[in-house]
Amino acid sequence: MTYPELIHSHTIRQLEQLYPVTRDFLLNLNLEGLPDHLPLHQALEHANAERLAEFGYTPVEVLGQLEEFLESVLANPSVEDIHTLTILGGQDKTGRAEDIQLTICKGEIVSIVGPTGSGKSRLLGDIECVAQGDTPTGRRILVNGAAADDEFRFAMEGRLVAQLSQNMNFVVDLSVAEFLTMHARSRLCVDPEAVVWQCFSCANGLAGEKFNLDTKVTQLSGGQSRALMIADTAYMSASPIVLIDEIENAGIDRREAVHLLAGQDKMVLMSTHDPVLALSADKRIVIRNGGIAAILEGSDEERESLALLEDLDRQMMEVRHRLRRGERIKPGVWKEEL
Ligand SMILES: Nc1ncnc2c1ncn2[C@@H]1O[C@H](COP(=O)(O)OP(=O)(O)OP(=O)(O)O)[C@@H](O)[C@H]1O
Repeated sequence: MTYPELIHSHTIRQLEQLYPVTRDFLLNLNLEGLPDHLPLHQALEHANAERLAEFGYTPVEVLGQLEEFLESVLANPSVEDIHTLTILGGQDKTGRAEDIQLTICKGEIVSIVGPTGSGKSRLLGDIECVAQGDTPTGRRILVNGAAADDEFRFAMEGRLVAQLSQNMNFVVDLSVAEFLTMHARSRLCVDPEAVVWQCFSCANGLAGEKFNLDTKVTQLSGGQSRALMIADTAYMSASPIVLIDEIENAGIDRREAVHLLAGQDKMVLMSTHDPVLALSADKRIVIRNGGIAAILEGSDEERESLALLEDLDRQMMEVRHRLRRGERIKPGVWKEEL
């Protein structure tokens, strides 16, 4: 579909969802508040002619300007300009077509569930490489609503996506402070000292056992390493997309970790077997036999179940802490004290 066709066939609301920069464009022309359930050409009939005249444009010229604007912005997006990710269906392992289109916006959390070997990691892999029908699933990933050509994929390499996985080991022999400072400097943070402290405190809040700024990163436990990388990704990485492959056994407060990332305006996609994580997402992708079988939105009923499961989860955590401290467990006692 060309840009003129797209602008003609979508309402302003749909366009703003696909390309949030549309809103900036309309604001710049003093055209906020147009009826957004209409396509722009119809909405412009309701626009105040004086407002349009202020900029010396006719409605036809406004449409032309928007076409040019979208074309130029979408041709050269920097990571800061990336607002949406769209998954276009391919096929499952038997070749059956996936009839889906899912757009994910900044700040959204999407969980990916399905049996072992069903294709959850494959979907994360498709997003990581911005698949264009060239992976076993045949899926296509759009960035800001547009297909990514090789030039874009090359330009974005290593910047579009931050990956967090179960096995993260450090190989450099630096202290936590040195490691974070190096990252803060290389990412040109305005106040490196403050960001280092923010990451360090946040990571310590997420990890069970505390560590110090002068602890060597190679001495951190698996859970502490993941906590440090989650804080680092949240506060220092410019990547708008975070892909998480199963952090359930990470020994960290995983729900808080995921919400921390989404709160920093990231799009978070996580493959998980953990019911609490799966249910706490805004949307849930169900994978079966290599294909996306359903996309579910959270409901009030599910949120009620989530509250119960979180309560059970807290009880499990409390028992875990007590076992780690070498205590004996008596029936029900931990529950009352929570
Ligand atoms: N649509 C597809 N077409 C062809 N192969 C696929 C498709 N989806 C997944 N696969 C392949 O199936 C295998 C298992 O997929 P994957 O590792 O993603 O499963 P998973 O759900 O992450 O499993 P686990 O829960 O055990 O981590 C991989 O080799 C993957 O490339």
